[in-house]
Amino acid sequence: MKLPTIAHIRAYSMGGAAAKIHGQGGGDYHDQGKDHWIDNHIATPMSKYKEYEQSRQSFGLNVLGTLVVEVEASDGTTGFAISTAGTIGCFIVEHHLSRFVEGKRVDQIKLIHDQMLNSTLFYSGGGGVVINTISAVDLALWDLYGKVVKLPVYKLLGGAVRDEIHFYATGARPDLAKEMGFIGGKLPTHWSSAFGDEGIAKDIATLADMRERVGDKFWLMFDCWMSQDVNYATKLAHAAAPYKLKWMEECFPPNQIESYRELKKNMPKGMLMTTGEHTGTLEGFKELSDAGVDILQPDVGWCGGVTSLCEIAAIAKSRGQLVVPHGSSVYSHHAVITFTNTPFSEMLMTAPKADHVRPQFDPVLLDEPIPHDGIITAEELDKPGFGVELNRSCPLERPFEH
Ligand SMILES: C[C@H](O)[C@H](O)[C@@H](O)[C@@H](O)C(=O)O
Ligand SMILES: [Mg+2]
Repeated sequence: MKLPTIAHIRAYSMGGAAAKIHGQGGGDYHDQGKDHWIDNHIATPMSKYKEYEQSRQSFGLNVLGTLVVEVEASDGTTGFAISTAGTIGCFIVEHHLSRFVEGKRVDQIKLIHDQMLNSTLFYSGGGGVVINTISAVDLALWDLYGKVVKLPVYKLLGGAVRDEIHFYATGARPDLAKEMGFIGGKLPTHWSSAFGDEGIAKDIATLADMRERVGDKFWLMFDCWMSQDVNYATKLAHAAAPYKLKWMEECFPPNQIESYRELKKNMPKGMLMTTGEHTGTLEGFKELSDAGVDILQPDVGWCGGVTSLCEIAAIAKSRGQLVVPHGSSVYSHHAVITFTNTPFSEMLMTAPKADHVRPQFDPVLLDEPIPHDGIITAEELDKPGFGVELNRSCPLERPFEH
């Protein structure tokens, strides 16, 4: 089969600080409207400042906005993907990464990926918005390749190792998640180390209440969003053990490897330590794995795309660790269904009250599959590429052209 080349790459943004419309969600799923559980006094490294304690949007969690990358092949087929990078991402795609993409054959994804990573090392700092942008390009390329050869991405990656993906839900209402068929519920912590023992008591009270509502067997986890120090995390973990907390997630910032190593030593037996959603390099994941993280949680839209995610999964596998990506919808589903070390996956509840399942990247993707009774089947993924289309009725802007 003679494969086409990539003729054009284009980058669009939606929302973020540079836009007029906010609260839409999309690739920047933290950019939700008012009264959303995801912005209601969640513990962060900024919680120690009174003025930034209540809302993550107040310190700029939603400044970036959605980045949409579209790639068009010489035969007219198009592929696309989204991430969190907005206008900055558009600049990087149009003025820098485009040179590595246009003119290559649609199957030359690994070569493009390597060139993107190495050519941006001098300003990527090994992660952050540059890697989010590279991820979106990588994902768009996989989508295009799948659409050209008319195969779902998971088949290009070697095929499914299971028929279904089972999900846990992240949100404020694990009790409702249980009724919706999920296998567990991950609660954000609302108090950080800045609040000491009082903070621990308050988060434990919420956990105890949820345990009472969901019964003994349903999984409950804490997502601590980089808001703790080792002593606080250790105390919280021990206080949570009687309520059968399954794991403590992202207690520290991504590069505090020694803190993770220390916490692992201090944790109650059987409780898991997880992290990874804000790590953007292979080396970073290797260090987390070395530190004894039980579940690596890369975000496929922030870690270098599917190409990097497969490499990270291999690092975890070499140690008998799991890789359970940070919720990222189809971009994650097509990869994890091919991984032997991903027995379950995350669904991030983007409904304001976490009381029903709303597609994670709503409204930017059309046909975005959602779990029913906590499950998405391989069959549901059986469409070319990632199986979704771009919702062109969204207010997309193309700020730069090349
Ligand atoms: C709920 C958390 O604070 C974050 O909003 C979420 O993105 C995350 O960390 C997760 O693991 O889903
Ligand atoms: Mg998390």
